[in-house]
Amino acid sequence: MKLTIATRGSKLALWQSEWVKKRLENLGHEVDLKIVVTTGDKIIDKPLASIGGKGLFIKEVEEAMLNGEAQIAVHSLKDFPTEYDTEHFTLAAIPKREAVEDVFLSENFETLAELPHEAVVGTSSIRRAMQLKKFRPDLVITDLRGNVDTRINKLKRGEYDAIILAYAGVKRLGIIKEVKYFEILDTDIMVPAMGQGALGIETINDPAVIEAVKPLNDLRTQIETTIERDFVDELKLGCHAPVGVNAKMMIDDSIKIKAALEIKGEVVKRDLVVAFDEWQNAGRDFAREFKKLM
Ligand SMILES: NCc1[nH]cc(CCC(=O)O)c1CC(=O)O
Repeated sequence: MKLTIATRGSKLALWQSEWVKKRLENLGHEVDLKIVVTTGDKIIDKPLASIGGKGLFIKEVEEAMLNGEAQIAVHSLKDFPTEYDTEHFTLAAIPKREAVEDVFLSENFETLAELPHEAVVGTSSIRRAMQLKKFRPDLVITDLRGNVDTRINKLKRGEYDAIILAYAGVKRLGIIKEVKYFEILDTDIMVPAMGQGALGIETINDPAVIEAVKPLNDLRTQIETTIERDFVDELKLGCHAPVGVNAKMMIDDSIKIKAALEIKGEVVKRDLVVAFDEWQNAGRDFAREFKKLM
């Protein structure tokens, strides 16, 4: 069928939408992209958390779908709110996850542990800042906004001793080679954001469109990210809260869940292993354990 994907114009968003376009074309569909500018793209001088509001990168994209200009939107799943307009839209497919970890990037220092005292580290994420402070209380953590390529340019201009980004985005854009040193941060040190590394394919509530994108779904990724999204949703802290959560299906089919969040000024980090057949309640049950500490 004929399909149009509404997409933001950033390099990463375009890469992701092109990736989905190709896969839909391989399934025999005819696919166009429609570029949409979002509020999140327009406001680039303020920390995201200060602008607040849900789905800063979502609203205009959904409007394009409501107007009939597109039927599909491709999101970084971690930017897609747990609560969305289900009357008009469906999160119809979650393709296989790319690297889930965060990555340390630096022009001068090989690893996070080797950064000198009071080194300046750029990150726009309070989740990363919270965990960095715990690991290295001596570091000077400063805000870093902009698209992935903008952030890399700021690092290269020497504005920071190091920056932390999602490994998936850097990998997708093939820009890891532009930076001298990189270190993939173990998820025990830096618990990723819900849905990190995965895409979310949102469609209008049209059964034919939903059917068209369904083959792109990866069941394992869907289960892992659903646990992560349930965890965050149950906490009711909003999508910019400092919460790290990661679920991983293990070789024996058990699921290992890690989470980190700030409670009463302390970073609380816990692990949980659940049997596969308990996955549907796992995220919410785990969140309730943290709620007891709040
Ligand atoms: N918040 C912005 C954002 N949304 C998705 C990614 C990267 C790709 C991903 O996690 O899927 C990024 C950049 C970053 O955090 O470094």
